[in-house]
Amino acid sequence: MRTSWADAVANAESSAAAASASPNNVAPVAVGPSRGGRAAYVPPHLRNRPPSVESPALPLADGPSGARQPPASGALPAGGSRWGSGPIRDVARPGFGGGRGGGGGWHSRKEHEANPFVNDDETTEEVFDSQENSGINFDAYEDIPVETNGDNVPPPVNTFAEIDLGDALNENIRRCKYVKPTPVQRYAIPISLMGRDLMACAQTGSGKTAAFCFPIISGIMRGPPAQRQRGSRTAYPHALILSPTRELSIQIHEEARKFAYQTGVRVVVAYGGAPINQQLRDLERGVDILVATPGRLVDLLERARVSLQHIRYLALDEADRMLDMGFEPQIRRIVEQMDMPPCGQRQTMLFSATFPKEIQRLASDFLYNYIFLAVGRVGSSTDLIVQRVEFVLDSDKRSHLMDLLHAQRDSGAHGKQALTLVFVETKRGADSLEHWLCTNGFPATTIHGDRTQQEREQALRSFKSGATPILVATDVAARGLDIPHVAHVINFDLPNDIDDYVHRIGRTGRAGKTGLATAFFNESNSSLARSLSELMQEANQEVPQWLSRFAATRSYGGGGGRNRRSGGARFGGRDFRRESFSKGGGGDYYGGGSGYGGGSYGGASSGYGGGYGSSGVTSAWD
Ligand SMILES: Nc1ncnc2c1ncn2[C@@H]1O[C@H](COP(=O)(O)OP(=O)(O)OP(=O)(O)O)[C@@H](O)[C@H]1O
Repeated sequence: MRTSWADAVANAESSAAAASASPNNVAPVAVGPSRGGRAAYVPPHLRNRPPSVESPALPLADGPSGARQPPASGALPAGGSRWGSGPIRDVARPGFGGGRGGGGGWHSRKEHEANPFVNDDETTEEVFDSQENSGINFDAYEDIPVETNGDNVPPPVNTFAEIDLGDALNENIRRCKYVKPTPVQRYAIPISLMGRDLMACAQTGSGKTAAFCFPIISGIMRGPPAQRQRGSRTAYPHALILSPTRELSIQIHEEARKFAYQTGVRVVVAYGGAPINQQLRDLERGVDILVATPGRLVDLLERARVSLQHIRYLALDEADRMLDMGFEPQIRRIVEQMDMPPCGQRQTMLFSATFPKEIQRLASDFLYNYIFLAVGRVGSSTDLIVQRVEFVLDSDKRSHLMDLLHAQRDSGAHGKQALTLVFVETKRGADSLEHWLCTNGFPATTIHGDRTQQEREQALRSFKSGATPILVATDVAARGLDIPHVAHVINFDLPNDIDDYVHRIGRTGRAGKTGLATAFFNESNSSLARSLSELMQEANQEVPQWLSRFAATRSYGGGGGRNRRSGGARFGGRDFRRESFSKGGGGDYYGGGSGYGGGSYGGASSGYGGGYGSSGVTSAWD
């Protein structure tokens, strides 16, 4: 285990913070009467009202809207949640739950739930005041094209007030300074609240996390009684959110805890590389929403410390990555071979900024009569990111990087280095570049798979705080990470796959803000030339003539990368069902034919229950 001097500096600063900032460091909560020293489980529905009869998860039948509904459960609540049994209880105010029914919930007294909005040394209001989101540029999203496809798509909302999310959740939205929903939230939240399965494709940094967290939290708050196996050490979460990297799981957990603050809904995270015992203790205290990486979850399932029997909501963030070759077997095992209710008896939500069509097809195995949502014209989110590509030989990359960093430092406020994320292809390459930068006076740190989890988390903290303003990373940092103020993403080594490029540059230009992305290109990247140049054109970026020449001489996929099967990975990719069903495949956005051949999909074994027809299609592009 090696640490750079930059890490050593950061170490000193953050070792104290590390303890308090740990996602697992949740203040102990009173959870009702305990037996044998262990807190007794109080399910969410009992946390805020007197106990009622417990019942198992209900089998679901098709409803008229395409959403499954509990049989004979009566009318849908406002918002139409499949499992809803009435309006959401107001649990936001002080004193909720406490002492009622002798239980009171995971967070039965307000002061026992650590405030996820507040750092130890800040007051709540100070933190609210320093939040980033007031500066979001919603105008950047105004004319964004949106496509929805599927049966009975509910209309989008324009404000959070239009949705019955409940007072507690609304208060947290206010605390987050989310003034109005982003486009993906406008569409995805009503769809999910209606109980529909969803495949959503929306740009990097456009608020997908809240788009799946809000309906889950709200659904659990209004949900029916859950079963508890008395005396069991097994945790029975109601919702599972899977993500491909540990850091992303940590981040989603932090976000979800904010959204769920004082709702009585408890969120726990489990990821590899961190001591499992702490995670087991967290799980024993009770869990409604489990955020996890697949590997650690499988471990917990094998130890029978988690059961998926009660899962009502399954969300896959970065879903295309989760169903890519690397993860697919693990995901299938978790979703199809353990004890999770099958497709159709749970609600499944898949989110990503990219969704290649072959992955869409795989994903449809996990979905029931789903709605496809694409927010953003092909490449549109990158309008916010100025993309530059420079021809740089491998031997010149370091000096070129140095020039960029010098220029950036000279133009920065008070000569400060703006946060810069440098992507390289290999772990060794990351270490070596970090060392070289540090010895040349540029404080840098690294994040990659060979570092310990502690080192990875510390590197990220040090980068975020600005103590180490340059982070050299492999693709482990390419997806999902929401780091405010990343001014520049440099692709020192370009990836082989255009999707990875899209996610990497998406670490800047988030939440309506602008950003800069520079790529070093040379002969070894020629297989990417065509898809890169097309992506840049679509995003109204200036494409260098030399790159266009490269592109003209190359066809997709020349280098073994995925560039570009059927052209479906870019923003706002069309629902693959449209192309599969369309006569002659004439509807392809990308010029080429569908990768699947017309009509071959209809009899597949997926949960897609038919009902597809052109009547269900609405598109700003049509
Ligand atoms: N309605 C909103 N108003 C203001 N800010 C918001 C809103 N929704 C989300 N944000 C902020 O936007 C940022 C990006 O959100 P998020 O990380 O969920 O993006 P994402 O779409 O998941 O990105 P990626 O594709 O990179 O994973 C976050 O800082 C989040 O707090």
